[in-house]
Amino acid sequence: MKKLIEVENFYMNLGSFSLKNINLDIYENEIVAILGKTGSGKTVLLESIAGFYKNCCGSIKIDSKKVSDTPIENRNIGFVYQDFGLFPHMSVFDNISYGLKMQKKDKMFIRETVKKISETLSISNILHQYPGTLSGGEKQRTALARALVLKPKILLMDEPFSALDPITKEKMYVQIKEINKIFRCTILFVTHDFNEAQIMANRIGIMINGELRRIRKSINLFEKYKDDEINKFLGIREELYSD
Ligand SMILES: Nc1ncnc2c1ncn2[C@@H]1O[C@H](COP(=O)(O)OP(=O)(O)OP(=O)(O)O)[C@@H](O)[C@H]1O
Repeated sequence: MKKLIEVENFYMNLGSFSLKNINLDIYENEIVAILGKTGSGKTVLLESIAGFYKNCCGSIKIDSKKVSDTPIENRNIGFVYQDFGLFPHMSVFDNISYGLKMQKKDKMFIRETVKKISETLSISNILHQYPGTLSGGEKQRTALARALVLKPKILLMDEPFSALDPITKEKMYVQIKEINKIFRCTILFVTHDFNEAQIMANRIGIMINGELRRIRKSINLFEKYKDDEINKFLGIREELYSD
């Protein structure tokens, strides 16, 4: 399997918080989840991979190329924010087509591309609406369409399901897995939900205080760790790990 994202000895300082010695390899077409307490640095890790910060050291490679000097827009990454980050003054169509317009694609190409992606994500009927009038699930599918329309190799998602009701969540789990296959898109996402991480991800990383302490296959998530902080975080009972 080919490594698509390689993070090596990566440090990033934000003053009172820092990411410390992050090492993470993500393989092509994988889905990887990051779990961790609030404030442990999950979002900052995603943002670092996306290229939001300059004050870092260590190495991040995408497709075997170092990206420290590659601007966000050239990293081939789509980012879906926790609150979806839609432009409120733009229709769903304009939100989705925004990146293509920035790339100066012609109108016909934009129309066709938006049409196709909206059909895939079942939002063809809301293209004229504005974000303020959408349900949570529609907002999320619009945010996904806006990211996917640029055909990113990598999709980073920050707590993508947290604003959705349980039924919509289940539907979106299926849809994201389909996106992973149809678009051959490698996915790294952050969640607080252990069950969701296990349902969605091939592997799960655990962040504690700015460190990515372990990354494991999802099926092995609840097997005891040598790291007591992880055992506590996952609720693995003490008698199982106090050896
Ligand atoms: N731009 C910034 N400047 C300074 N500190 C920041 C910045 N962004 C995040 N932080 C701090 O970094 C720490 C980690 O934040 P981050 O958002 O990555 O946590 P998280 O694990 O995603 O938390 P949550 O689960 O609550 O979303 C926090 O203490 C936060 O205040």
